[in-house]
Amino acid sequence: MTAQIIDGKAIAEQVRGEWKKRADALKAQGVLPGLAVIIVGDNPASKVYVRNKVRACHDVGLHSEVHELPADITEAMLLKQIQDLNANPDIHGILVQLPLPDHISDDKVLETIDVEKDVDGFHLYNLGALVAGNTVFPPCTPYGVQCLIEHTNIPIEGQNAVVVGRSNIVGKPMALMLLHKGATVSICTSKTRDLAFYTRLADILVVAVGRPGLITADMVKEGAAVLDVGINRTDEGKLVGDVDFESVKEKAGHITPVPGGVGPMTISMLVANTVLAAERLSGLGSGKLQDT
Ligand SMILES: NC(=O)C1=CN([C@@H]2O[C@H](COP(=O)(O)OP(=O)(O)OC[C@H]3O[C@@H](n4cnc5c(N)ncnc54)[C@H](OP(=O)(O)O)[C@@H]3O)[C@@H](O)[C@H]2O)C=CC1
Ligand SMILES: Nc1nc(=O)c2c([nH]1)NC[C@@H]1CN(c3ccc(C(=O)N[C@@H](CCC(=O)O)C(=O)O)cc3)C=[N+]21
Repeated sequence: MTAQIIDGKAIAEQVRGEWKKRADALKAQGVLPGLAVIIVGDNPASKVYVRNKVRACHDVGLHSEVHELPADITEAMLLKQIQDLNANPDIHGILVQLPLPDHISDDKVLETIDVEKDVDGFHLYNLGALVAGNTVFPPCTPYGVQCLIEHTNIPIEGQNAVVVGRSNIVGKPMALMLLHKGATVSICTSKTRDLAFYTRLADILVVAVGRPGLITADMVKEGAAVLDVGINRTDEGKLVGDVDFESVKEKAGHITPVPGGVGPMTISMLVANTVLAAERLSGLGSGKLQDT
């Protein structure tokens, strides 16, 4: 079997177009949705992602601003910057790019962001809402994966889903979203004794680890949907995922490429959450993810 390649870039553009309509409706009523991105230090990969985020906001006609802060900024000064953005009526979404330098507590930073402006969905309140099944701002990457699955008409209910990776930003929320959609979910980690045993059970396999070539064809069930979240740069400067794309595409039913798979969807979901935040804060529009 040769897999259908899921065109994340095209689906991400389509999703962006739908949210542009909602942004335009807000703008017609005098509300310009605004996103503030804070980036601490100069990690080159983070800069690329932030640039992509700003470009996407621009494409949809949103306001965006980037606050570049030095790596040695104190935690107190960073928190003050977030509080100022919390109080700024022109800003509806706040995103602090991770990872942060070691002397700054991720938890403290994420808890300082106003829950109503938490477009990453990383605040404990929003994570709690996700656990309870009434999400306000779904974390962008796993929500992007869910949308790719749904756009491709891959069934979730009753299917075996396996998520490799248990981070708070990808693996854990991904597993919860699939659980809410009725999948039977397993979560694998670096401690899993026989990773291939689990991955071979998967009708839907989501991989978010950060290790190139981790998933090979022998670990994949014939016809499975394989969603590769991993982003790794090889020594030659090439961008690759966690899945051995060339071999796995001969066995899977569907597969996402890297680049051009999950990454562009993450960015579209950030646009979506920013428009959603602007709707909620202004009391205009539906304020709901799905407004149909
Ligand atoms: N496309 C996109 O939009 C995004 C891509 N990414 C990419 O996704 C990848 C994962 O990111 P993130 O979740 O933040 O990473 P983390 O480093 O926070 O988590 C990695 C997870 O992988 C697990 N793991 C490590 N080695 C293995 C192994 N051999 N077998 C099974 N599990 C293993 C770890 O297990 P344990 O907990 O036991 O240590 C951990 O749970 C990265 O490549 C990142 O760049 C991230 C965010 C967005
Ligand atoms: N607070 C926070 N929120 C995040 O959402 C967040 C974060 N921190 N830290 C880092 C990760 C990583 N991440 C990506 C976003 C876009 C691409 C992306 O656009 N990828 C393109 C290619 C990009 C390239 O050329 O390097 C693609 O896969 O096609 C990738 C990765 C968001 N993250």
